[in-house]
Amino acid sequence: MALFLINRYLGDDDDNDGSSNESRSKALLAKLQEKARARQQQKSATEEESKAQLSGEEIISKKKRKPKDKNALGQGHKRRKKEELAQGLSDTTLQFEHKDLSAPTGTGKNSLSRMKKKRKHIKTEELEEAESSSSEEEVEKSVQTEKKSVQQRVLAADKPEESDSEEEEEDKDEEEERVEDVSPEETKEQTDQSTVNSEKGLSQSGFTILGGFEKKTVQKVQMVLPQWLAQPDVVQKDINKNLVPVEDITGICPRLLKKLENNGIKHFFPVQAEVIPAILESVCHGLLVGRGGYRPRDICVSAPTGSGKTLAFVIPVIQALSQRVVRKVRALAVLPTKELAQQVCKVFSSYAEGSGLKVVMVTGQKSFAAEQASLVENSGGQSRSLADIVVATPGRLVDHINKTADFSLQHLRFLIIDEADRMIDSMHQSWLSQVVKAVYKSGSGSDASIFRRTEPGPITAASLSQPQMPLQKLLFSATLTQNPEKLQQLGLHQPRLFSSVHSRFPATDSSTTATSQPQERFNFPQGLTEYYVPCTLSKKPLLILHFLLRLKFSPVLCFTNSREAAHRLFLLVQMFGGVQVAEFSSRLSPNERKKALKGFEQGKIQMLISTDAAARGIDIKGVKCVVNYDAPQFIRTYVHRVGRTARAGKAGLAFTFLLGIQEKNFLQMLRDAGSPGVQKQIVKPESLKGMEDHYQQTLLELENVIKEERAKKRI
Ligand SMILES: Nc1ncnc2c1ncn2[C@@H]1O[C@H](COP(=O)(O)OP(=O)(O)OP(=O)(O)O)[C@@H](O)[C@H]1O
Repeated sequence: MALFLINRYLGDDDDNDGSSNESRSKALLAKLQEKARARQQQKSATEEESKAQLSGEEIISKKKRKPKDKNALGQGHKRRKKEELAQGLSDTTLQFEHKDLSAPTGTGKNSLSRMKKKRKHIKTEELEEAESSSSEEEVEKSVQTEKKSVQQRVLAADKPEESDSEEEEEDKDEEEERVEDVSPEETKEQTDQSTVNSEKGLSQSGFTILGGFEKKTVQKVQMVLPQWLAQPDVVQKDINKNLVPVEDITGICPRLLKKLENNGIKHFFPVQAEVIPAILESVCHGLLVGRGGYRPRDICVSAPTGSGKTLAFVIPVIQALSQRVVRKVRALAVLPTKELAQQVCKVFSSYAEGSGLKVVMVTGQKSFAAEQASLVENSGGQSRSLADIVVATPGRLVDHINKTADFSLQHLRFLIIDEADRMIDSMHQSWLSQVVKAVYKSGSGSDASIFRRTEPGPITAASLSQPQMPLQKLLFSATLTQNPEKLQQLGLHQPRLFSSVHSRFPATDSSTTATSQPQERFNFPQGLTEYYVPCTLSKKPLLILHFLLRLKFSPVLCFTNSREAAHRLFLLVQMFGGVQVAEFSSRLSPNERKKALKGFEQGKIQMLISTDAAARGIDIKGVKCVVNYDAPQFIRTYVHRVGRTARAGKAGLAFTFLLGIQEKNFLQMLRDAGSPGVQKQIVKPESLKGMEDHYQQTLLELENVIKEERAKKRI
């Protein structure tokens, strides 16, 4: 095509004038050369202009190429022209290709072929120019070279992957060269710009780059505690150093003060000094509204075992209810076991004495009918409550809610959940939802309109128009969970936490991952000293006998992991002789258990062997030593078991018998939970030697007794 054009041009001239073809062609060539020079100048002027608009990369790219042009200037005129032309071509081609490369990867086949066509068109035009500005031969050579190069480039454009890598290589080389040319400030500017672009997902050509997600660093989600859990009201751990004189706490009536004095209480323990005023404050304007006229906040208390949590709710609840006129159930304490309910009921009854308030216990210790009779009275078709305060276990409570006619919780003001973490675990029984349902049940008769209670929702003018009795929840435990997800099940209202420990969340603990549960830490009584005793399975019974008979530890509360193990150990110690021993587990009837506890408390029994039935809350005065004959599996169990000693600011010892296989994990569990430190106590084998023969003899007898017991059971 190019050759044809030149021939045609020359042919035209042939027709016009045949005299001097050579001179004419020379003239024409000169003319063309002139034209080409003019175009070249025009081109460089345009380049200068476009330089200012081009991106930094393109400017530098051109800068790099300039020295090549300068070198070329030293050579012959025709050659220079060819190179200039070739340079012009290659510049255009490079620019074009650069644009192509920065195009989105997903442009598709159509756009690619369109690009190819366009590129061919541009190249052909430029080739025509080049051909017309040179002698036939030279032009032909140059044209062939350029055609080849154009073909190569067009082919390269057809193979995107290959071209990518080649271009990348080229770009890399160019990049390296460019860096030398560019000042540090420019480099920084370019880097910053490209960083910003890449962050925005933009290429330098302004296209959005899709994909590349794998390069993005995934941000770890840090667990954050709600403020009320993260910043609790601090309860001092050391009881003896933080006693508060009873008279320093205002709002307690003289009758209660007298009662406290009679019970030998002159000072409040730290938890009592914090929590009693907080509950009293919520009733300072009467039972209907809290401070400032708002619904009172729920209260959560996490304080060590034996720190006096029971009085922390008994005193303010009795104080708050002592002004009531009509007897209705206004306080309900829910506890996980009969023994605990009995213990709390005893404290309530003691401080309610002389106040006119009636405390009723429903735990299943009495018959259902007897409990019904103690809760409500029905005379002349009118029913009336016989209880102001009800102390209950969850199962029996739900039975009364469902089966005892006229047992009403519609006036309930305080819901006390003791051993709250354990009670949350028993939520599958849905006792709480049943209580809440009973509280907001619409009443009948005159009560219905005056004391109508609706479940709290958003505050509106209508909801504020009729004051209604608020329900305030009071939660207590030595191992209260600070896991918001668990606490959420209790539906707490703007809760306030009193605690002496904080949960560690994984964000601050390198040993755990962000997805794991928070590492909970617990309170240990100040006066407690913890030991572990390495032992073997066969030597365990001898060890406990050594503690009782040789070391003279007494009274000892000994824990096993099952009622069978408790019974077997009880039989063994009893048969070995030398100490008074009793067992405490669900094997026994409530009365038998009561008798065992009483005997232990009175000092008639030196060792009480128990399952975890006596691990929580039981307050037995004078327990000097707790022995974990079987190591507990869970840290909460350990905290409650060892908490049966070192109560009320007194000193106490806790020993845990550990098999070799248990040592590592157990000690780690204690460290994680914030135990102040557990010491190793080694009992030398020779210390046990003197008891071994008698022990072997007792073992044989024991097997016979157990066989007999099994036979009796079968009968
Ligand atoms: N202010 C006080 N002064 C003297 N003794 C007190 C005082 N308050 C409580 N006590 C006694 O401290 C002992 C432990 O109290 P309490 O049973 O209430 O502890 P707790 O914190 O509920 O323990 P746990 O978590 O094991 O249930 C009880 O014997 C109680 O009589």
